[in-house]
Amino acid sequence: MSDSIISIQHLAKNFGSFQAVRDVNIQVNRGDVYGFLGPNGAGKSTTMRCMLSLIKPDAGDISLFGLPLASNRTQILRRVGSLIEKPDFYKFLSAYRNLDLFSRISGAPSTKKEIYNMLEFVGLEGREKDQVGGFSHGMRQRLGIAQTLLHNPDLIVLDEPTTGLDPQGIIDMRNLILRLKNEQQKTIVFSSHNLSEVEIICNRMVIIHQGKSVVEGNVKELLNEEDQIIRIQTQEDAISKGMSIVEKYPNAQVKKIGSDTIEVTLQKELIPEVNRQLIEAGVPIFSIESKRKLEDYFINLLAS
Ligand SMILES: Nc1ncnc2c1ncn2[C@@H]1O[C@H](COP(=O)(O)OP(=O)(O)OP(=O)(O)O)[C@@H](O)[C@H]1O
Repeated sequence: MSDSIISIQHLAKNFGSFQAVRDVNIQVNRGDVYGFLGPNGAGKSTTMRCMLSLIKPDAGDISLFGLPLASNRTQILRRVGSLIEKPDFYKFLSAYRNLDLFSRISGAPSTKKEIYNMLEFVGLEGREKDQVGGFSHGMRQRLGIAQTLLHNPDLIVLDEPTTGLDPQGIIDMRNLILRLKNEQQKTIVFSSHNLSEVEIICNRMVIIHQGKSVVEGNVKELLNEEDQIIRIQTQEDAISKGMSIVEKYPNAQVKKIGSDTIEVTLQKELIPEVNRQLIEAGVPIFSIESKRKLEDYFINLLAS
């Protein structure tokens, strides 16, 4: 069986004369928790819609489970569960009845036990008979995930599942995504604006910006680059001395970014040594903060 779950090459999608997606390239493998990261309007949802065959791309190749999407749509979509819009439920029906109805309409009725198990899995045990109208946004999102799981898909696609949730709701959703991977061996793709969220739960990611995938790969490798950016805050009158010490290190780049702060790019393993030298030379250090290149890169993207 192929380990490639999603392969997208040179995807493009226009809305009229507007190019929403220009060149997106993605590789998702079995068991990945894969993050689509990007600012508003970057093209994340459009990419997801193309990959779920909700809209037709103008160019590019999309394969899911090793099969071209265009010629295997029905077979592929049977293996996918997605939450793209805000989930819509009958407010006056219970959580159980909503899922029961949905499973009947979709032509593969689930048993009562299966639905109860699903509700328990998403943390809604004890609320099975309650009307959905009284549920919080987080509970509805989790009910939406239960709905996507009813037909036991291999791949789950979630568009911004934590947006609008309170801090506890965000933690619950992140834990649920991790349990889907660890306990149910699902492959999960979700979109987010938040780098630290992607860092916490994803093993692979893509940054999409202005319709293009600009960085793609293993999250740990992308974040742990050899060169690090650190910010050192010292005393105003010690800045020049501090800069001249750091500048002597091979390939170090140093710039002053405030009256008492310098920003240094240098090899990760040299950071403790630089720290020691500065202190020995009498340069007081008020704070030393490590910044990752990817974080900087992403913040700059958001600012542009
Ligand atoms: N049906 C449509 N018609 C016209 N323009 C659209 C349509 N759908 C999306 N767009 C535009 O395409 C661009 C990409 O939108 P998309 O929803 O894919 O971005 P996104 O990265 O998911 O953003 P967000 O994080 O805000 O959801 C945006 O400028 C959006 O306004």
